[in-house]
Amino acid sequence: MKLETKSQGLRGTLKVPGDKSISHRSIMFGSIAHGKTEVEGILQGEDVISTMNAFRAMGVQIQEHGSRITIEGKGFSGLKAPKKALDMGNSGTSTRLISGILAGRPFDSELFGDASLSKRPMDRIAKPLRLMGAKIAGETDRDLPPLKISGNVMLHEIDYKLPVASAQVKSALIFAALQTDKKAVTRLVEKEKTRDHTEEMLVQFGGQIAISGKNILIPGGQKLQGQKVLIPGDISSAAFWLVAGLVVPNSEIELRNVGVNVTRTGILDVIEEMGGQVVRIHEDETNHSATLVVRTSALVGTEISGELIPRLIDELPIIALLATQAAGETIIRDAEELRVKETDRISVVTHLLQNMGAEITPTSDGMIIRGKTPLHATHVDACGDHRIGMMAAIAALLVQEGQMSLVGEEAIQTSYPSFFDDLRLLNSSN
Ligand SMILES: O=C(O)C1=C[C@@H](OP(=O)(O)O)[C@@H](O)[C@H](O)C1
Ligand SMILES: C=C(OP(=O)(O)O)C(=O)O
Repeated sequence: MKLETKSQGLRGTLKVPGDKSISHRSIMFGSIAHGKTEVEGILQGEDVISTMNAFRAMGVQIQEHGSRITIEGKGFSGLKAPKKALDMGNSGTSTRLISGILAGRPFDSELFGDASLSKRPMDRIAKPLRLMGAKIAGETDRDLPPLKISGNVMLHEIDYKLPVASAQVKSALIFAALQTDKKAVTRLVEKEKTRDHTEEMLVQFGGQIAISGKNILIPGGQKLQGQKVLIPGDISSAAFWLVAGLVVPNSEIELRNVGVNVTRTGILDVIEEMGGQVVRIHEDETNHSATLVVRTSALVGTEISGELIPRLIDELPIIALLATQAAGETIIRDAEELRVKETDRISVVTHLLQNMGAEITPTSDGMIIRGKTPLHATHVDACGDHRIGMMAAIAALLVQEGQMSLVGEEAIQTSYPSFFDDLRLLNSSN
């Protein structure tokens, strides 16, 4: 497809789609709890549909009315053996979290996905789940999908220090821990604090969990109760408009109902550090959401590393673009996890931006970006990665000459199906 270039400014108000991480978890908790769960604001993207279809295949009744869904949960024991292998599409989150649920069920199951998912390492969940007694087999020593999970095991507690900072691994182990014996207590220690939506939702569904810094204790044998869940907009989707609003001249964008859970707001800290203007208004403390207003700003480079990384991990491709427009150098470190996302995002982001004329160098665990570079038109392949496709479309807005084009834009359906409609809306109001 042809991408819009030479933007004269992005202006207007948007509500980005529901948070992907919270959407997955609302279906999972709704399915393993007892009674009805009503979810409002769910993301209608392909990744979430993969999760929904998996639970339907296990006999859970899920009714959809647009962005509202209802789930009839019958507890862990209400899940039935799926008749065929479960298709997880492109979704790492679905695969890893559902594995934690399936590991403790009495039936056999199999999970598979697309070409990108088939390269994502599952040993990070398979190893600790095996320590809990689970029987899981993947391909090669990295346990790549398809994953075969055998039923009829009794899971037991572990005391486990996570070797990677990963909310997906933590969440898979929490779901497994819930299925251990009543007297068992699983202890997890995070490498860095990661998004805490699973912990928050467990408490919302009447479960027990004790959290102290990076230490988490989960008692076994828990029974959860269905709830009403209100999902805020996804800050990882809002990130594309935050960056576009900062770097496209003459822009002012209002983003309503964006989730601002502190484990997810690393991008706001980085923008502030770089001198960008983003104002939070109408903060709703109970729902962890706010309206964000962004305006075109003069930016300076910064360093992004350490505990900040898990708080903005999915935003790094679009932050790399932001850095190309800032004065001075931006250094991203400790982000080696980017290499095992939908693509190797260090390699794909640096190639894409280098092809557009940016001064960006990959490192083993990040990127070094020298800013204030004009960007040229090029032909881009999203390589099956939604965040790469969306970053390319925002980069195109800065191109002043020539035609920018994108193939593989269908990947964007995984997290933001209305992305190009929203882009047209903001870009046409000048
Ligand atoms: O738990 C989640 O919902 C997610 C956790 C992160 O992955 P990791 O846990 O692998 O870092 C993130 O990249 C992914 O998009 C969603
Ligand atoms: C990494 C991502 O998702 P997942 O791991 O669920 O495929 C993402 O959405 O950027």
